[in-house]
Amino acid sequence: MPAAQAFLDIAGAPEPKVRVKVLLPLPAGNGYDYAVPDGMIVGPGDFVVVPLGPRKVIGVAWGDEADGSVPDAKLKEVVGVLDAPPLSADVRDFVDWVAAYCVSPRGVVLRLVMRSGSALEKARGKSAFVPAESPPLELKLTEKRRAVLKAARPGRPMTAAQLAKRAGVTEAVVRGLAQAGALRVVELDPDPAFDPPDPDLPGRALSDDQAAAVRALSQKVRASGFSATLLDGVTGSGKTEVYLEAVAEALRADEGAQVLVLLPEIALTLPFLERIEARFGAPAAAWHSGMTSAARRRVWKRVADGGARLVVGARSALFLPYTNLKLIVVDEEHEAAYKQHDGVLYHARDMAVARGARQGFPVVLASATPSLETLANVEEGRYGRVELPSRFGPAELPDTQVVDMRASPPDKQRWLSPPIVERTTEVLRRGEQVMLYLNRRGYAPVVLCRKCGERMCAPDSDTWLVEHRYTNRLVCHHTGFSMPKPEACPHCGAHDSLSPCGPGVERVAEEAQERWPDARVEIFSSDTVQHAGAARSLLERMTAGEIDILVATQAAAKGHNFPGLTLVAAVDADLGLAGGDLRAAERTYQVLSQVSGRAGRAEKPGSVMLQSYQPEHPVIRALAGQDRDGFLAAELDGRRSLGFPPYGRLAALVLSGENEAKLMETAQTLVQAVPHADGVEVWGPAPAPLYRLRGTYRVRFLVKTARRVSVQNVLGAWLSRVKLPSSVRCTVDVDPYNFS
Ligand SMILES: Nc1ncnc2c1ncn2[C@@H]1O[C@H](COP(=O)(O)OP(=O)(O)OP(=O)(O)O)[C@@H](O)[C@H]1O
Ligand SMILES: [Zn+2]
Repeated sequence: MPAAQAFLDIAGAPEPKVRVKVLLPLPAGNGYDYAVPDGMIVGPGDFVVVPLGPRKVIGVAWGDEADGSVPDAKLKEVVGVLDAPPLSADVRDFVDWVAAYCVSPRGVVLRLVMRSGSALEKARGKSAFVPAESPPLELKLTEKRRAVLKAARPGRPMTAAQLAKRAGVTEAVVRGLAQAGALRVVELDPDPAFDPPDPDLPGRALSDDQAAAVRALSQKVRASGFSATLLDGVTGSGKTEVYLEAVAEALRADEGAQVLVLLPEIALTLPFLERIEARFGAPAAAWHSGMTSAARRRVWKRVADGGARLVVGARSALFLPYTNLKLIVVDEEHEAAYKQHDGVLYHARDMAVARGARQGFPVVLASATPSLETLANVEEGRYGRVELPSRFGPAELPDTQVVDMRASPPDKQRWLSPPIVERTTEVLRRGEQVMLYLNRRGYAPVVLCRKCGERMCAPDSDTWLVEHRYTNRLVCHHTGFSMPKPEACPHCGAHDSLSPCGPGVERVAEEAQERWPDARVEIFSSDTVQHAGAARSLLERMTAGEIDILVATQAAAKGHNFPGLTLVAAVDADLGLAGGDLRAAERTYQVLSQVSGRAGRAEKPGSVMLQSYQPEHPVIRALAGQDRDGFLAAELDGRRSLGFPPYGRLAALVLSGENEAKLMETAQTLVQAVPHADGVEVWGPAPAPLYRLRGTYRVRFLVKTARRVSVQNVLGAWLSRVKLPSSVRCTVDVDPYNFS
């Protein structure tokens, strides 16, 4: 004991308390000091229960030094340590990093990690039954009881329901036998570990290109240490086949290795999970927003204790508590769905790469239409590139034809042009399938009054209402507001005057059914396919050829293999080109190539038709000429000359509030405090395109900096100079994707 301390002790002063910094999954604060009571041991990463005001909350003992700002006398004590594996240093480091990058409080990022709150509670398993080792000597045996005893198996516990079903009796009979002592009750593990994937099951025979790509990726995996590699392959080239071999290599290299495969959307997961199971002989741990809380709890727990080695999930799977993550694959890396749009506004692809870089493991990004960000990284040598230049097997890429809608317009109140009608008729006659693609849900995007011209809007918002015929309602796609379609115009009172303008998928399906009355027409959109089961059944029918015409939004654009699909027609290829969005052209190009990529994936050749009013637009021209690289190079040049991402950094700062005057005043205060520095430009405030949403007004600033400048530091300095009133909310979006 140091001398000074000894002296204090003699003087009777209390020993300083042992402190720990605890981070709570809450927006406020950066972590608080707590006292560790005598006899309790709290290690870094331990989940602890601590008091917060009148409540008790679960937090994590963070590695930081306690800050000592609260005097001992006021320090509250840790209540207890949970019996769960500690959060690894890697995950804690990742939380810190994401928070700093996204200019977000650390607690909010920790909340992403702790989203499956129930995983930390003691779960009770279901009761199950096995034959008793020493059954009672005097047991009244009925026919039914005999059946149950015959069905029961030692070493294979079954629930009352399972056992009753096998024996063809009611559960009461099973329980009666347990009561009588002829069956023994055991508790099932509520969260069983996942069967380990077997990387050594034989994969498919690979083409030469595929085998070369597998060798290149496997080498990165074996090299251990960070690398980022773009797996750049045309649609249908077998990228999935290839990266699954890289996954196998990572699993093989380390018995405890965990691998994460990120997918942009849940609609993709079901067929994908079957593919995984076929390859590795065991299902992967799936993670997405549509899961039950029990399924969530199981995955979370098993990821935390290493009992889940292969995770397939949506973007939030990045925040599971891995203990030994060794590889991340980001499939369809260009997808905008990787960007989170509330809470912490992170981009899962970028965070995946950051995680690999910080923790020293490889990351594979797969796409047929890579993002400009990734391409720039490849060009500058930071990322590697592995290519698959052609489709697998005999399949060829579809040929693409642009229909100039000025020359071949559709009939009035119709949306399909004569060339598309003609080709569809031929294709259907051959017994093949057609996809009509239009990225617009509902029946009509706009509803107008024919008498007074009133356009139906959502109350308190600057958004138009979309007509849905399925439900016969008018729906706001931004706020979810909906109302029955009124009989009379709310503005002028005219009856039956509200008419739909323009097509949505429901209207195109209506036209298709009228034109081809014998065809089986179905709609694939988030309205018709609201849960994974519905998506699965629709995809299965399409694959089996039980649908002739699929009218689809973007939900069906990616990842699917429909062997009978030979014609893909984009009803409005120009949609998405309008609007001043930085990424409008890039995104339109990507989604149309993905949709086109659904055609002709098996033996029969496919074709693509794009209806366009501006066939000379660079995006449409690039699609028609299949000149992806030319288009992307031109886009990159454009971004470079303007200093936009990936050649500069961008962040949005959105102010919102219900009090418009206060909001404007705050915006002006921010203007006064705008940082002036070399390489920093600030634009705004400008009203957000949806200025009024649910009664809330929104204005935005855009901050653009040179690449060498940290946009986070600029934002931090700026915001620290201004005190925001409590009625105004401020959201920071680093690398914004959504400009609405
Ligand atoms: N080596 C192989 N042996 C057998 N079938 C293969 C092989 N490679 C690919 N395929 C088949 O070709 C089709 C396309 O493969 P896959 O889905 O992996 O391509 P992809 O490049 O991921 O496509 P997309 O980018 O369009 O989603 C699938 O039906 C797949 O089963
Ligand atoms: Zn009217």
